[in-house]
Amino acid sequence: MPFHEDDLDEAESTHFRSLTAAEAEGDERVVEAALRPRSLDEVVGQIRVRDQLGLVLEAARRRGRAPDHVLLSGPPGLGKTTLAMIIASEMGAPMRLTSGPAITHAGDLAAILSGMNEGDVLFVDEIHRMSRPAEEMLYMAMEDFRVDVVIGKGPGATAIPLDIPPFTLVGATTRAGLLPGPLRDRFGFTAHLEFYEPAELDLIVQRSARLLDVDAVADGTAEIASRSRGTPRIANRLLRRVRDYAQVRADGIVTLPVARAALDLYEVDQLGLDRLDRAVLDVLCRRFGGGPVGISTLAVAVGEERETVEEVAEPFLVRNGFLARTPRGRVATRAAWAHLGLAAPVLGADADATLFEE
Ligand SMILES: Nc1ncnc2c1ncn2[C@@H]1O[C@H](COP(=O)(O)OP(=O)(O)OP(=O)(O)O)[C@@H](O)[C@H]1O
Ligand SMILES: [Mg+2]
Repeated sequence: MPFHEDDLDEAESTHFRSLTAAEAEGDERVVEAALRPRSLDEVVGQIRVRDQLGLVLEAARRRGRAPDHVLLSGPPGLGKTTLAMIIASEMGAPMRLTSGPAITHAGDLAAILSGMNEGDVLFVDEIHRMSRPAEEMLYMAMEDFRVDVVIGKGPGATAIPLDIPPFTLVGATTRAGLLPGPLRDRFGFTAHLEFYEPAELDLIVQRSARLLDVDAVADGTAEIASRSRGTPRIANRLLRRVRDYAQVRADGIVTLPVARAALDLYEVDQLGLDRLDRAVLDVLCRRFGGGPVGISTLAVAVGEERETVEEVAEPFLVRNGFLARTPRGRVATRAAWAHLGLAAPVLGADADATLFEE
């Protein structure tokens, strides 16, 4: 199924559905869609990206043309899908939604592209997971707004060129490093989303609390923000879990003690490390003496997919100085040992230097 238009329709229409109803049904996706900022002005943080993107869109609007293709990269939950939807809505353009894994054949992509109208936004999520032939078709579509549709098989096959109206491709990836150079080069603007600062996450939690009608005091939202591992999606999720706790075990108000008690219960530690983050560090330190260890070995040891460890846990641990990538593998930093309450191994000055260097 090359199109996920259903998803889009649902995401759009649910915005107008009652949040409480969605909440009652426990539908996370619906709640997430409802909490999404709808315009660049509503986006919290990512100031540079917002500025740059705002300029790209404004310039395109003034020229009356579709904006350049945009690549959004960064760890999960930082706002890639949100920004893609905002690009379409700021341009007043319809958005088509698909994803790399959904495009298994070049024909799938040709079908999508041939149905596009001028100025449409095509959002390809997980663009790094597209098949090679589709990728090559996309190169031509991005650059020349043209694809070659191959009809028939074998020696009788003919390629029929097909013009596509100028459109804007918005690609999202958690792994910009996996994108082939020719694809990366065809994006006119690349935004790399960074983890959010606690103060920014606090604003996001406050905004979501308002939308969800949750009574929260300042140090309560700040506590949730500081434990959200730099990620808006996690901040919103933790807010809902703390809200549950406040309603069941307290008087419904999200205060500092309530937030602390709830987050302890859900095993989110003071620095926001969740169970997987801690498992990675734990295995690295206790089983492998701090490393270096290859990422695959590490993934097997914690019982997770390699991709999950690499795309979800690692960026956060590296960014926060718990994990370092070296040519020989991942190593635990002093901060990791300290966070686990373990004594870092005494290996002598030389070994220590290599073990702890970036
Ligand atoms: N800058 C922001 N300001 C406010 N809320 C945000 C922001 N970025 C993301 N969010 C919230 O976080 C949620 C997750 O964001 P989004 O779905 O855009 O992440 P993503 O980068 O596409 O993640 P994935 O890689 O898993 O697809 C959204 O529902 C939205 O409510
Ligand atoms: Mg997304």
